[in-house]
Amino acid sequence: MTRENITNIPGSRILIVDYGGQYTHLIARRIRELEVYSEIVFYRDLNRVNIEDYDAVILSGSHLSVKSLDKDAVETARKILMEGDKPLLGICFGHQLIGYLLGAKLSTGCSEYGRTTMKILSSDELFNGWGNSEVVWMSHGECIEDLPDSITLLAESENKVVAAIKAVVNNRAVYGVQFHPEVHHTVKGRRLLDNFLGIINAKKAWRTENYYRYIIDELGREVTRNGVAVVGVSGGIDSTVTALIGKKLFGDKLISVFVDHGLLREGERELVVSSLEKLGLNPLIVDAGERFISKLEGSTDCEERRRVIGEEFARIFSEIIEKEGAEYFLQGTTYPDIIESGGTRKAASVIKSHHNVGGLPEWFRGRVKILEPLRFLYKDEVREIARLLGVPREIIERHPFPGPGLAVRITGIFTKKKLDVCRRASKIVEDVLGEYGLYSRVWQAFAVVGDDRWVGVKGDARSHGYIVTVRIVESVDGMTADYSKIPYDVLDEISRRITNSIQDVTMVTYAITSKPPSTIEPC
Ligand SMILES: Nc1ncnc2c1ncn2[C@@H]1O[C@H](COP(=O)(O)OP(=O)(O)OP(=O)(O)O)[C@@H](O)[C@H]1O
Ligand SMILES: O=c1[nH]c(=O)c2[nH+]cn([C@@H]3O[C@H](COP(=O)(O)O)[C@@H](O)[C@H]3O)c2[nH]1
Ligand SMILES: NC(=O)CC[C@H](N)C(=O)O
Ligand SMILES: [Mg+2]
Repeated sequence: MTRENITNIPGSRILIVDYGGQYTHLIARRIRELEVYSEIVFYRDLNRVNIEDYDAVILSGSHLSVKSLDKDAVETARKILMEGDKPLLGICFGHQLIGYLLGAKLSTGCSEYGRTTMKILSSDELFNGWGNSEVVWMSHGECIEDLPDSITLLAESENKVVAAIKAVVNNRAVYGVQFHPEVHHTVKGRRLLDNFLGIINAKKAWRTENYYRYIIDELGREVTRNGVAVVGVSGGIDSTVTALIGKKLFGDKLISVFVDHGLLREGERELVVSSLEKLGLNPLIVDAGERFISKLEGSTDCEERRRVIGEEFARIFSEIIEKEGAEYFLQGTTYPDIIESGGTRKAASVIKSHHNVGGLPEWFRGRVKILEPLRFLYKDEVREIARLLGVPREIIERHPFPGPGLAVRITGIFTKKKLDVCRRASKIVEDVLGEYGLYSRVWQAFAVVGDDRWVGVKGDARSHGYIVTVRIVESVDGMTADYSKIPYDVLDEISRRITNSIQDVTMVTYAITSKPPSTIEPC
């Protein structure tokens, strides 16, 4: 999987120009869901592709401001817009860029984050199936205003920000939307992208199973058949599917390794091992709790903890690789891991270094060939492949759990005491949701422990305990999320159970911020 793109596929092709936005691959993924193949090119590499090979171009979002975009890039975009003839859709930054190039004014101080209501002012095919007013998801600090006559204003947000525009340039349609149609939380976003495909008369011929077959073919050509391979399995969906792909490629020569780093949830080790055994992936178990915890105690920075954990994982894996003479190392890296680490592109802003990407030290990369078969996929696509491969529901439906485990659910200083509180409180959150039949309806549900204290009164005596924050979110791919509107009686049950059974907790709070502007894990 060293190649960046696929050739010889039937149907239409869409080119997505990546300016480093957090959701660029989500655009590609939505388009593929709509059965049209899409490819991403980093904006500085545009000279490497031939725009004639595509049926339309989408300009992505960005952490950059249009004003800070380098001159060459502005000139390239201007050529595509003013001299080219491919239909165009700009999203967020892309929309601002199109507006700016057509003569609109760029403004700052018009931030909108998360859920926003938008009103359609002028009907257009792009909004077929949309009501006059719809919920969209925003994530921007800038916007365009003072539109020239060549631009039609299609929609504006409740804050009177220009939300959608259209222009006809060189006899073809050019659209811009300030919101993100690609994120799940924009209610009719998928419909908008489908409308765009309709407007350009796209031929739909792309299917997900094809992508799985593509992975197998591509890797099958790349690897040596009799080579030994090692895969780290966490019991999560990504590494399970990766291990099954590994088994298909390497057979008995695949060694699955489960590391107990002491940061697991209660009962997790037993559960993971038994589910993996059922799939024929009998894992080698590495007992490394002490090794990890002793290095984490006293640390205050989560990014530092991720680095320490990444380093320790790498040491353990390289010991096994050396001992077994392995040639390959498979990782369940998915696209969010890569994108949120700023991994593939020099442009993306680093939000968190998820340990398997950001934390993997250079020395490890030099020792073994790393295979990441799922690196272009999102969790729900991985789930689709898992179903295709007959992975049991209990694994498919399990909540995602970060590789660094409970270490990223402890804010402030890391102590064994807080780890214990976090583990016990998380178990209560999961148990109560399970009892009320809500566990599988939410994306993730857990407890977070920080350093702040709250004075309590327990048994008529003053106590000074921890604050536990409960985070329960709904999401489809982890890229955007909203807090779950859990009934009060369920929250009440969670709170009472936590304060009653964990002596050192005097307050339970519920986290009610969406992603963005927040993230799912606290650090
Ligand atoms: N306890 C563990 N033992 C062995 N390997 C692990 C462990 N935890 C994580 N890994 C490896 O690191 C990869 C990334 O882990 P992480 O949990 O951050 O991602 P994920 O998207 O949740 O993946 P998964 O769904 O496989 O858990 C996993 O896919 C797996 O290969
Ligand atoms: O902070 C993290 N470090 C990791 O190593 C990691 N691995 C997976 N996840 C899962 O990825 C999704 C997005 O998480 P965030 O909104 O917190 O970035 C959420 O579902 C996270 O649980 C991780 N999160
Ligand atoms: N998400 C985006 O594309 C944001 C664009 C630009 N950086 C802004 O803040 O407005
Ligand atoms: Mg995991």
